[in-house]
Amino acid sequence: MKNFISVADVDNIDALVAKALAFKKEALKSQTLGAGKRLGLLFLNPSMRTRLSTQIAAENLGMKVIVFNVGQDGWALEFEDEAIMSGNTVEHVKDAAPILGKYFDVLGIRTFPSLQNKVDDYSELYIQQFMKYAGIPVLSLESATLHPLQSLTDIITIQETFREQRRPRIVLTWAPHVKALPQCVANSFAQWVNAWGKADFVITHPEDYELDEKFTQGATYEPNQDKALQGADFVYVKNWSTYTDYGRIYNNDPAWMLTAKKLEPTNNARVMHCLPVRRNVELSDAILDSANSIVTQQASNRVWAAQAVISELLGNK
Ligand SMILES: NCCC[C@H](NC(=O)CCC(=O)O)C(=O)O
Ligand SMILES: NC(=O)OP(=O)(O)O
Repeated sequence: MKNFISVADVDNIDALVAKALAFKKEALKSQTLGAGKRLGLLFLNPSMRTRLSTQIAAENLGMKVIVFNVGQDGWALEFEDEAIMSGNTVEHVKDAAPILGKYFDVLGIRTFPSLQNKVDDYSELYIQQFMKYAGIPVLSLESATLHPLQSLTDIITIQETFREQRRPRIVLTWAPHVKALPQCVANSFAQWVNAWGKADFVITHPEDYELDEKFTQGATYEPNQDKALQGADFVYVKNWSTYTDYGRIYNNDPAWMLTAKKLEPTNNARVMHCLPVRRNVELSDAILDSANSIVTQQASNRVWAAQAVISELLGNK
């Protein structure tokens, strides 16, 4: 694996899931693989799970890790080619990335979308520029449109939880929120579930919240949330802002919040969320505090997902 920025970087999802589950059984089984190697983790945006789980994963492989909150502590970076840098940006990624490429063996980057300009966000300019200029493997820690470490974790969690000899019904449901949020977790989940191909996959959201078809193709759209939830084995709850009329909040109907009542017609569904979650806005306390919620298991699997991916990146430098 050269870089890890989307499911397209993965040859075999099942093999990567198996690798992660093997690390879950024996965390230190490849503890010398990364000896003498350094991972740089660059954060342009906040994080708890991604930062800590990726750091733990790299340490389990014997790597040294430096976390750099570039959005907070670093010089303001410019990403546009041929920019006349007379404004607020201090250093071009063209100058910064090659230096990082000398300091590190693998470079992780977290960046969120602006939600102002769809073309710019969906071009993944930031992560693409790092890939172009760093000269070392780049690991997405969540980008403008995708969150592949999260999605790999989600598939791992579904696979280890579902023990029946049939295809699970997985429902991705939009939920209300107080802010306009990126589409990346939803895009990425859809992209991975479709590529995995082992589930009946349904997406439900209010009118105007259609996601980019590039990621959802293969899923069934059901506009009625109650109908979508019928017989669900897994319910993935996520808010996102509008994609078509980009980055807006239209309908924010609290009736879309997932409650215990809404779970009744499901197949005792396990409930998933990438976290952080706004309690009693996206999901009720009653669900999050019940046995149906697997959000902690999901977040804890972030370590094994990251460890499987970093081990692949180390193997193919
Ligand atoms: N890293 C995972 C989720 C990141 C982001 N959530 C947020 O920004 C939450 C912000 C808040 O709740 O104020 C999202 O949903 O795409
Ligand atoms: N789910 C997730 O990526 O969490 P953080 O934003 O805390 O990293």
